[in-house]
Amino acid sequence: MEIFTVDNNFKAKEEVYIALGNFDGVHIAHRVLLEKLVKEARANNFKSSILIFKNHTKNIVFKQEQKLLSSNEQKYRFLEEIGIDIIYEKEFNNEIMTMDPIIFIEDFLLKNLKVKGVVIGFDYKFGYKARGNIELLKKLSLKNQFDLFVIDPVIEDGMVVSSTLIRSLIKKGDIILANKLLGYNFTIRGTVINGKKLGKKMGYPTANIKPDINYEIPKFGVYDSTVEVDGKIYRAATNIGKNPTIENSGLRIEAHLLDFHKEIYGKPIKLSLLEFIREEMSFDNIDDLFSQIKADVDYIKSKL
Ligand SMILES: Cc1cc2nc3c(=O)[nH]c(=O)nc-3n(C[C@H](O)[C@H](O)[C@H](O)COP(=O)(O)O)c2cc1C
Ligand SMILES: Nc1ncnc2c1ncn2[C@@H]1O[C@H](COP(=O)(O)OP(=O)(O)O)[C@@H](O)[C@H]1O
Repeated sequence: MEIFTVDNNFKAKEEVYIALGNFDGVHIAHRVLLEKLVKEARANNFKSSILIFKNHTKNIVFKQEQKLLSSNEQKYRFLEEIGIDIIYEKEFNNEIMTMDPIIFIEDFLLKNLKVKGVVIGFDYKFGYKARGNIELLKKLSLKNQFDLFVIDPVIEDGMVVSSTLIRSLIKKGDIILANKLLGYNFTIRGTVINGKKLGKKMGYPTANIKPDINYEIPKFGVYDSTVEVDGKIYRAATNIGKNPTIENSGLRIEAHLLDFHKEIYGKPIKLSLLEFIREEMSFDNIDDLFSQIKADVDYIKSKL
């Protein structure tokens, strides 16, 4: 897979089929679309490509920091596995936001990126004030003779699968359904940082995780989980919240790895959430907190 950072003057070398979108999380509906892209591109002897805006479009349009399901690193690994040949990364800025959709298609996609086919989801909108829609794409594809594939909504448990829906499920603690719609377990990548050093003293050391990006924050509470560190996967009891028994401030994501005794400060780790076990609680004293932590760990062990 090749990655190109492009600006408005970029000229592509090869003719491509292209998919447009943010693809946050690369969930099961994204996969349906991307697999169609790869299949159609191969059948017609074009490379498959994706135009991805480096900063999530909502950050610019709504001036908010969009919470995410995946980092670019995670996203690109999935795209490579699916068989995408080229990623075009582009800055999403005011210029592209206010660009007339016809100019975006006819000048940027068709001339600069040499697009011969477009694959999009049923509700895709683009260009100035989202005036670019499927109707317009259909007209332009007839006029300019490029192929257009519109993917029907993917429905699971009666719901249209979307990144927004999955983010809201994670926020509600419905991690089992979120994982089903993602097609894999929601994973926070980050680095192990120092905590209060209380865990080890009480027999339950926890790796405190500083996330790599602005992930969607799961509902506060305790999760059955796995942690990958140094290429190995361990089962873990994870708490996400503010540690109300002890400090009640900030956001802490911390995992106690089962049957593990190494020092891992500063290491990159991948935390995958499997099941929400209980809400985070404020205990009267530290002994009560740690007997509950023991019960959480025992519950996870009972599932193994
Ligand atoms: C499985 C598990 C469950 C936890 N549940 C709670 C909780 O309900 N309430 C709370 O205040 N802290 C909870 N914690 C966080 C502990 O307060 C924290 O791990 C402890 O203070 C040690 O922190 P340290 O790693 O900074 O030393 C939990 C931690 C783990 C590993
Ligand atoms: N089973 C384990 N799970 C998580 N971390 C462990 C484990 N065993 C050892 N460690 C190490 O101990 C550290 C956590 O100990 P702890 O007393 O909770 O310190 P801190 O408050 O700095 O997180 C981890 O960052 C890791 O380096």
